[in-house]
Amino acid sequence: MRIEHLRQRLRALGAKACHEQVLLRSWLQRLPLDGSAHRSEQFFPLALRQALPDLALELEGLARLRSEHPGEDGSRLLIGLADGQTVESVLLPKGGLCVSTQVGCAVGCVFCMTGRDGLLRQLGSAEIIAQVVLARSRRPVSKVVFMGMGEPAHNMDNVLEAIELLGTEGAIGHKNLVFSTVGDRRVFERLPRGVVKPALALSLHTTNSELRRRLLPKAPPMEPAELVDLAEDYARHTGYPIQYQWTLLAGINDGEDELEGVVRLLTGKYAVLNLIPYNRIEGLEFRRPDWEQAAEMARRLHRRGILTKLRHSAGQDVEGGCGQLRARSGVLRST
Ligand SMILES: C[S@@+](CC[C@H](N)C(=O)[O-])C[C@H]1O[C@@H](n2cnc3c(N)ncnc32)[C@H](O)[C@@H]1O
Ligand code: SF4
Repeated sequence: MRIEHLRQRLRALGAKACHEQVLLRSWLQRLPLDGSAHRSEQFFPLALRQALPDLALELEGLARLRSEHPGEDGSRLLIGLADGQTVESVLLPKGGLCVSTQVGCAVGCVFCMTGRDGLLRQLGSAEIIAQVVLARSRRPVSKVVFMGMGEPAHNMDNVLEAIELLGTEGAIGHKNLVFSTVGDRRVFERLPRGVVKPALALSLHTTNSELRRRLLPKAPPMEPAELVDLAEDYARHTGYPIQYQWTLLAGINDGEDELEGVVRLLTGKYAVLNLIPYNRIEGLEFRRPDWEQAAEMARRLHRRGILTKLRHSAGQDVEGGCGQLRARSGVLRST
């Protein structure tokens, strides 16, 4: 379901802009849907009041908790969608939530579980919002990162619709909405035009074009230098730094050549580099680098003037990156 279609249904039931706003805000903030928290119970037109119980059930059914897998650095949720598909969300520390934007992914990064079976379907903007509403039933959410299953750039209309609603009725600060992408020209065209401009995380992983094509086989064929130039324009436009994501694969993108490449590309840029040691995936040959070696790479980059952070991957101790819960639940194999 898309938010725009939900709005059209509300209008067909006699809702005016103020009714739409109150209803959507109530849904996002888990208040009674009839708007009684803000206004009198008679506030909505009669047809809308009568339709509310069914609508409430439908919204509840968009994202239901199938299972929860707590870990030290986050709690991973397996979410059932209305058609029986599943996606994952992760409750992160300090009010953060990682949401999925697609069932599967067409980019096929060779180290990512989500990309292994291609794209199964897009999530509607209402299904993206429903992950936030579900998470808010468990604890407050003040930051949403679009780093779960899927490539947001391949589902732009739904992701941007969700971002706009979260940044308005959802009461989330715009720089606390983080659009994570492998990079795509459409991202750089559309994000600056939005009413709500999210922060940008760019999954770079390497400064070597040829290696990037092998690691991210179906990402748009853009040179790392071009991606960095476009991202830098967006950082200057919004006033928030770009978060470069670098999944560290031992012996592949953690060498001297990459260190020099990062210094060449990111010196003077308004950016943070997040080094994230690879989360092991069964059946893949990649190795997670030793923590101390990764920390040394971060320190050396720091000394060369690159703001670098070494991050624990969310969900590491609940068995790895996004897509693994879903795969284990068997749904992926049976569809
Ligand atoms: C799952 S992707 C979703 C957002 C978007 N498709 C992207 O690639 O930025 C979010 C981040 O997870 C990282 N990731 C995927 N598989 C991983 C793994 N096995 N270990 C560590 N990070 C991984 C990706 O590199 C990416 O930076
Ligand atoms: S890392 Fe992101 S783009 Fe690559 S396959 Fe996974 S979800 Fe898709």
